[in-house]
Amino acid sequence: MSDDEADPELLDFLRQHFQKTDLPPAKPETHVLEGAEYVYDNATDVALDSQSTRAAAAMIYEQMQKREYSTKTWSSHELHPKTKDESTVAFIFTIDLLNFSFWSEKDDEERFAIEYKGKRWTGYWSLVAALQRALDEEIPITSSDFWQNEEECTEELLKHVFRSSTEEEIPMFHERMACLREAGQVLYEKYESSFTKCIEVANRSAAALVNLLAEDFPCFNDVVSFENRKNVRFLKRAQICVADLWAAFNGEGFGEFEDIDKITMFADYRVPQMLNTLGCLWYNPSLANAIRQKRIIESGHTWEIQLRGCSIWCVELIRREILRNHPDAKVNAILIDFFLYDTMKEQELAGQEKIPHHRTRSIWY
Ligand SMILES: Nc1nc2c(c(CN[C@H]3C=C[C@H](O)[C@@H]3O)cn2[C@@H]2O[C@H](COP(=O)(O)O)[C@@H](O)[C@H]2O)c(=O)[nH]1
Repeated sequence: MSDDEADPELLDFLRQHFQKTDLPPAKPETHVLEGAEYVYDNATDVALDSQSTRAAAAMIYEQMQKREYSTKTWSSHELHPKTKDESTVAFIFTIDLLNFSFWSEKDDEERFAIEYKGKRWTGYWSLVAALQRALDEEIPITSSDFWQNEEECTEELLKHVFRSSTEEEIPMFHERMACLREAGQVLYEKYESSFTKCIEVANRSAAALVNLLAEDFPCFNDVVSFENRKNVRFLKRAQICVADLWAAFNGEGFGEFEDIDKITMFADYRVPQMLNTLGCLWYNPSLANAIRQKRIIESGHTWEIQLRGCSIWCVELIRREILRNHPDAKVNAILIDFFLYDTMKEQELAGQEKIPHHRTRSIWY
């Protein structure tokens, strides 16, 4: 039996108990999925409905087949970069440094919005539009050297980059500026001022790149305490950063990862909303009321952690159900997640949101 076929748990046991040096190096793991399963096993306010989850798996598979959903879908979005080069790597890193908390308490007319290419963009797309607009205006917004240069990259210039077409400014502006400064510093000190160096160091392992981001960049270290576990890792922006690279480069070049299927669903506020709308996620009445009434749920609150952990686990069950029925399906948690996010956004655009998403203000998602 080759080392690759050997039982990973047996290998771990041998490593721990016999310190044998000739064992193959341990493969990197993010431990996100086991944390999500722990939250699911101990959740008291959020539950999964197995019948709806099975039905969702069938619908998702059928729709993904019909729409030919693949990594190529990522670049097909109007605002996403199309070139397969370092500028796209830098663009993706910048997006996923800032990819959090776009929701507003104002109505659709008054909420933060970016005008770009004759359209009005909100939510995640407002961030992408703001970055594209800045690059069109010759502002090097995706350069880590620029983020570090406090003479050039002033608060005033960043306010200009994220200027809104309404009275409301981008949520958490100062937290976003701090993320850029911090990331610029870490890249300068440890990675030759380039995210492509991080990708090189991860040596084609998605899990290693996720762990590198969580360990070296504090603003990516999305970890919570729940019940008896101190270190439940959700790592949403670290994981979606790797997933965006993989999708943008169609699994080649800077997007080539031999363990990409270790990436889980990204615990944000849209996909849980979609899973709840599909009947897969069930909330206890007080939590369901809080969400319907759009009440703020504090970051780190047990409801929020249960929502996020159970969503990750639910998408894992959907993935397993699809592969059980279609063993050759080219489906992983990333593509299922992207599909659910895009579907939720289509419903929002069509004014068909049945149940609101939860409201937590945080830099983690
Ligand atoms: N789980 C998950 N969360 C995602 C995305 C995306 C966008 N990904 C693009 C890339 C490929 C896909 O096809 C999408 O086109 C943003 N978000 C998160 O949602 C929230 C923004 O929501 P709203 O304010 O309504 O736009 C915020 O937490 C943001 O971090 C995703 O894909 N999955």
